[in-house]
Amino acid sequence: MAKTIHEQQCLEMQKETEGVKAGLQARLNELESLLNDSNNRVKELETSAKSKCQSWSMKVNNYQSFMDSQFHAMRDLRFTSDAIKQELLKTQKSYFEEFNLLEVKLKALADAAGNYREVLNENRKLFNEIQDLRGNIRVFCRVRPFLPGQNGKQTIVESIGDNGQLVVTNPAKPGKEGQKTFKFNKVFGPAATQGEVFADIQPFIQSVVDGYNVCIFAYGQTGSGKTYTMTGPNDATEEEWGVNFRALNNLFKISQNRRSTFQYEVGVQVVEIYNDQVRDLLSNRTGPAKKMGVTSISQPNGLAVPDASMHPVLSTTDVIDLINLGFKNRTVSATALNERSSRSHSIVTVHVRGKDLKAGNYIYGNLHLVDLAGSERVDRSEVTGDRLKEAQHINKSLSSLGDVIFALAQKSPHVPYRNSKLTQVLQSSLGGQAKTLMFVQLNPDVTSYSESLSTLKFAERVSGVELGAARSSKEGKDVKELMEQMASLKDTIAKKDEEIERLHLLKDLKNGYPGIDGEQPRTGSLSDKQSETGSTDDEKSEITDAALSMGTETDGSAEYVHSPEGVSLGKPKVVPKVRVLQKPAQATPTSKSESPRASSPAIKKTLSSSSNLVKPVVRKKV
Ligand SMILES: Nc1ncnc2c1ncn2[C@@H]1O[C@H](COP(=O)(O)OP(=O)(O)OP(=O)(O)O)[C@@H](O)[C@H]1O
Repeated sequence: MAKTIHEQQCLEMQKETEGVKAGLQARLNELESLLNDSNNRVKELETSAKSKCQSWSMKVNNYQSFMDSQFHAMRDLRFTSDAIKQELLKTQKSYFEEFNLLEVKLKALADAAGNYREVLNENRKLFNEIQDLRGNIRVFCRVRPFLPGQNGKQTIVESIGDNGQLVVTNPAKPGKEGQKTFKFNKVFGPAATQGEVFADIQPFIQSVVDGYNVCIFAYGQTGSGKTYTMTGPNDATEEEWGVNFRALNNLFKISQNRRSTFQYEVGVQVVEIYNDQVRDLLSNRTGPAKKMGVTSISQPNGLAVPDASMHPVLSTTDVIDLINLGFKNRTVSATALNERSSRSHSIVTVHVRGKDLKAGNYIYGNLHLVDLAGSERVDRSEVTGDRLKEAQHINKSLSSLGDVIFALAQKSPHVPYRNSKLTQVLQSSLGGQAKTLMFVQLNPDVTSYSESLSTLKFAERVSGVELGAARSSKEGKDVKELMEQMASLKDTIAKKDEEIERLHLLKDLKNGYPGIDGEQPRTGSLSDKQSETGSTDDEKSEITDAALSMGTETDGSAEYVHSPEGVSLGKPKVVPKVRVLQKPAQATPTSKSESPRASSPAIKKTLSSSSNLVKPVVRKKV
């Protein structure tokens, strides 16, 4: 029993042992596989550590070589920097040496520049003196650019030289054969700015302040840029200002600079001449424009159009306002009269009176800025009525301007200022006492070639004219007083003259002489004959003045002859319209024109009307 129990126990123990043994064997197997895994992992780690180690050592090598190269570079840089430092020191030294040398040279150069400026000023002064002595009219030509929308147009301008040379080509004759060369004082191309143009005329403005009379006028066909040059475009910016605004701006600047020595007063008149009638563009009057008389000016401060309103101006803004007002008045008329602007002459006259604060002298200067009517010759067969009248007036006034200029050129004893209102108004600024500048405006379009050519020919003739030395109107107190006395005496004489003429006229009318009622005249009195020829009072006074003062009448409507009795009677003769030049003074030694008093037109007029020594015979115009 015990044995069985023992055997059972042994069997159980054996079973248990076998179970433990199997468990241990499983555990052993497990541990073996773990060991294997670990071994594998160790191997892997060893491999990766090896490769990492290799890469790190490679990197270390790279860094090492990089460090080495940087070190070398640094060493090189240090060498270079040392070399540069050395070089810099060397350069600095030589720079200082050269700087000192330059200072010495610069000083010498500054001295030379001072001398050069002096020489330049001297040259300019001499040039001006020569110009003043020659007094010739200066002519500037300005070619306007093609207007927007006129791209691709063909130009007649072949070349513009710096020396004032202009070559134009006849579009009908291409090549050298069709080229014509003109020479002016200066030619401004289409790209010239308003500022560049004014820079060349600034000395003229200086002259006005110095007591000279100056006339600047723009001549050219309609649309050639006269208004642009003289005034600028509508609503012009300061950059686009034309000669008018720039001139006055400059004038104010000069007077401001001189305020310690001179006190200046500036007044402006703006008039328009349309159909040979002068109209005040700054008048406050409403209604029909008043017809303005023009006086021949003999005193320095005399006004050519005394009835036109005079506006004192203190600044450029005043001037802009006035000129704009004038243009507005002109524009109002333009609408009514169908673009009248291009058919009337507009004249801005600037009167300058400067008082020398030390000496008490006065200086008077006038500046006429004239925008002439378009110069194109209208074919008379194509226009009628008002247009024909306008064209005739423009042609007459422009040809009168030409006549005056050429009479001055030929030093003719008589200059026909009185042939048109234009030349009468400009009288004080055309001639020996004045400086004159003409802008010839050119339209570059080939379609305007023939007009442009005649404009250029006229301008070329004008540019050759020498007017004689211009004179300043500086005067002492005594001279000024005498001039004023003389002016008032002349005024009195002129008034008396008018009275006498009026009385003559009245007497003639009373005697039943015609003119107004259209009857034929029976005797040869001046008033009769003018009534007959349809002359107005104005024309009468012009004829009498011009003929008696200078002994010349260029109008052809009246001729003055002398009989031994001093009176020429006889019927009006019908003769072709010719220019008649007769000098009463030469015709008879007893002529009143020999009297010293007769040098004044007004005095002569008095003599003629009171003594009847010289009487006109009127020829009918054909
Ligand atoms: N130098 C210029 N630069 C730019 N535009 C210009 C220039 N000259 C003229 N013009 C332009 O050409 C046109 C005609 O010019 P403008 O009216 O001055 O001619 P004009 O000769 O005065 O004509 P009119 O006889 O009809 O008064 C205008 O539109 C003007 O702005």
